[in-house]
Amino acid sequence: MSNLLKGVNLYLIGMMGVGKTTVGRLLAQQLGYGFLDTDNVIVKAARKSINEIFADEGEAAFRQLESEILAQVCPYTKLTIATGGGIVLRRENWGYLRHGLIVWLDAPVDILLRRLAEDDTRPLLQNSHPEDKLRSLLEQRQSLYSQADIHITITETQTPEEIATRILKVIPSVLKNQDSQQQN
Ligand SMILES: Nc1ncnc2c1ncn2[C@@H]1O[C@H](COP(=O)(O)OP(=O)(O)O)[C@@H](O)[C@H]1O
Ligand SMILES: O=C(O)C1=C[C@@H](OP(=O)(O)O)[C@@H](O)[C@H](O)C1
Ligand SMILES: [Mg+2]
Repeated sequence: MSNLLKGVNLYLIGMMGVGKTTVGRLLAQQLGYGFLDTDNVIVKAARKSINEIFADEGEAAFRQLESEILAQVCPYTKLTIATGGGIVLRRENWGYLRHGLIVWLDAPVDILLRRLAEDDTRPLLQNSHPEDKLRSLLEQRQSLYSQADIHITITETQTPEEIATRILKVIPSVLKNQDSQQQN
């Protein structure tokens, strides 16, 4: 499979809690790729948590850091990159994402809510109506996520390993389509 990909990066996009970080790490292992998580890179560079960055500098500053990280990793190859859920919001980010294959992990809000119920590391959900917030974010972002090359619908019981295997299975057909489009 990594031969087929020829080093092309994989970018995982989708709502927070869907499993981008978890599945991305597994995919990288299976492909013999490096793994990066844009949130982790930001936390290391800023020496602050995502919550602290949002609180001290605001969401706009976080989005700026996110774009800068994406620009910096984009020239490298053989990477699986788990992005933050809001990476799709900035038009300039798509120019970077399009260098690789973009995989949308898509789960209904009730699954996301259950997975994030005990989690206090997502600043956008630190309010009394996380369900409403997730629904409005999904509504705002759905048409952007749908621009991905690969759409994977997540169900409650599928393990991260099973999801990684599903992604690896569909990659060849997407690459074939892209090759034939380039020839036309
Ligand atoms: N397929 C899965 N089944 C059950 N729990 C999962 C699955 N994928 C991720 N999780 C859990 O859901 C939470 C959010 O996962 P994470 O990978 O951080 O998502 P994201 O990076 O998309 O926000 C974590 O607690 C993780 O262990
Ligand atoms: O959806 C979002 O706007 C965000 C998602 C988070 O990453 P995950 O999608 O990995 O949770 C993180 O980047 C930040 O809290 C903002
Ligand atoms: Mg993540």
